[in-house]
Amino acid sequence: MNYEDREVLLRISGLRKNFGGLQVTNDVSLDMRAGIVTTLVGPNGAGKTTLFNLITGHLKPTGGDILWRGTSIVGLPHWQIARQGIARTFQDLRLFDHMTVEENVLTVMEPVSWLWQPGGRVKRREREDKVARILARTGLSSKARSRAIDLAYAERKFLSLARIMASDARMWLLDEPASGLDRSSYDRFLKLLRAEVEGGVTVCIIEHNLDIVIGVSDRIAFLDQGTLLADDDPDRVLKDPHLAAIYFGDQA
Ligand SMILES: Nc1ncnc2c1ncn2[C@@H]1O[C@H](COP(=O)(O)OP(=O)(O)OP(=O)(O)O)[C@@H](O)[C@H]1O
Repeated sequence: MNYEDREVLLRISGLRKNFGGLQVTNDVSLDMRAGIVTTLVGPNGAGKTTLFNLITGHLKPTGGDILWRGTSIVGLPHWQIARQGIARTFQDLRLFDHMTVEENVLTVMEPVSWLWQPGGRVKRREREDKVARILARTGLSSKARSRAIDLAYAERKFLSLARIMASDARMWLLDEPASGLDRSSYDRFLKLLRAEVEGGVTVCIIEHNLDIVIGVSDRIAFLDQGTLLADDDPDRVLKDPHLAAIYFGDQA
């Protein structure tokens, strides 16, 4: 299907955020379409995390709008935005370190959970079956009873993915989900992500590593100093010498 023919799930329109005199989101307009993996790239301090925080309701915009399936979500508390189907992971993962892997995933499905979805009040047995399926898909079955704190780095990353899978959210915002993964874990991550996207999930990823950007992106949104400089095919964005200078200037 053509990019333009896909449903716009999330529409960011003229979005602005100031911290005092500092404008960190500068009139950003960006559509995220169903079944597309959009990668947010840009130098440090470009405003990528701020954009995630604005979408999820952890920050309130200074101006502009964010529409989820046609309806504004600006001003809603973050838990209500999550319930509507927008879930996120964090760079620092934010797992329950002293709970088991299984419990970490189960808590997402508790009715009181901030990621609880309408219709998710399923019986404990069904929930446990669902957790088992998710752990199998993320390669964590043998670690179900291990505490999160005792997992290896890659396993912790997969646990954070398992938690977002359990939320049944339609849109995933992932903060550097593949950074630091070894080659085989990275390949497994990519396969899992693609299967989820095939299954109807829409994804936005913050990523610094260019190899990962190339590997995962259907679309790249390039931010610099709060301004969206490009939102296009990966090929076109990556071949733009002006953007390359900004990107690599930052890495130097
Ligand atoms: N709560 C805050 N108060 C004041 N300034 C902030 C706050 N949060 C972020 N900033 C500033 O906003 C700008 C954008 O930060 P942000 O974390 O969104 O960038 P980023 O693109 O995610 O960077 P990185 O790639 O380093 O994580 C930075 O200049 C940062 O210092």
